[in-house]
Amino acid sequence: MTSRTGAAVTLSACGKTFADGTRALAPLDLAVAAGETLVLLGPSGCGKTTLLRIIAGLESPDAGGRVLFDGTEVTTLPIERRNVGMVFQSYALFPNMNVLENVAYGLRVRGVGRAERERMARAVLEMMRIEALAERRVTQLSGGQRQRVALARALAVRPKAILLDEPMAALDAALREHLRGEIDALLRRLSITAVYVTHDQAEALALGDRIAVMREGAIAQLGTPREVYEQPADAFVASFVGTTNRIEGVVRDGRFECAAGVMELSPALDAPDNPAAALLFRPEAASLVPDPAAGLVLKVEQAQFQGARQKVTLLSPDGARVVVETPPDLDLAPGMLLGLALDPNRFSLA
Ligand SMILES: Nc1ncnc2c1ncn2[C@@H]1O[C@H](COP(=O)(O)OP(=O)(O)OP(=O)(O)O)[C@@H](O)[C@H]1O
Repeated sequence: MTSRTGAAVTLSACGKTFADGTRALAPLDLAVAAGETLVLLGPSGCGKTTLLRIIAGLESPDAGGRVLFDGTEVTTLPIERRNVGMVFQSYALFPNMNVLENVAYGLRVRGVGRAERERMARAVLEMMRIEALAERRVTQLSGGQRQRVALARALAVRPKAILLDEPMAALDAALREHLRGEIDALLRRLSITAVYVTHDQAEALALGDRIAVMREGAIAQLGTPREVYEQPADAFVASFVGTTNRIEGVVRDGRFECAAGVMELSPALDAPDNPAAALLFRPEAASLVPDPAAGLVLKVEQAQFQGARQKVTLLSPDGARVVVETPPDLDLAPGMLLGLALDPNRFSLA
């Protein structure tokens, strides 16, 4: 199979209020570049699936909303005329057909002759390294194999875009991680436009060229994984993407004071006095100092060795929990007191 490029997908003022009055999406604009993988990430009910269905043509946007593929309006075209491939959480394969027939199905519907559709379906199976499964019934496949077949079926019709709705939600964690790498490599190799819905932030960070973090029917932030992680637009994005530690306290005379102690703030920060401040930082932005004499002192609750690093959960005297990721060389035990040293460029005050 030769490589190909997908279509640019543009949404303009696409909102959705369902017949029962539920407002799933506020009118929004979104441009997915040709060949790009855009991940829609957000909590349950935030409108991810609705947005995907509008792109697919399974749902129409409210009046005024427009969908364009490569600049051509497709707003009123039904799904079968948009040439998109879809992959869902449930495999939706035909149990009465074997793998090859499943993958060739979309080609059959499009009137491609038997020999040609078999050749094309086999080429996709080969590309995904599952050609050995061609004659198997789908009921004889594992979950991971079924999901590969579902992906092969979506790709076989050479779609302009592939739309994936939590395709790995039903798989176990190890398989998900493995398949994630495969899907990533495949989408890149094909330069196909992909929109991928998930509520799994690790999946989003690994797969997306860009991530749209959604909240209550709107896009809270749109950016590269690095932008969204390192410069979250607000506290919601920060807490939804990655772990964010939060220590409550006060800022007084250029110092942050809390139940765990006192931290000097750099004069460059010019932090104003604040009676209800919070210190926010990522687990990897702090290091742990044995035998603390001053500063912020926390008690080890749990240290989890993870090979290349360890994940340490610490308790502040007021009960707040803090997670720190450090190199594995510190020998830690529950109950130990440690100092918390923050990288001056990698924390913020709220
Ligand atoms: N056909 C419908 N009629 C009425 N409300 C609907 C319909 N479909 C979805 N909704 C509502 O619209 C909102 C957004 O739903 P949507 O399925 O897009 O969310 P989601 O982010 O994909 O959630 P999840 O991760 O749980 O799948 C929800 O409040 C949902 O209940």
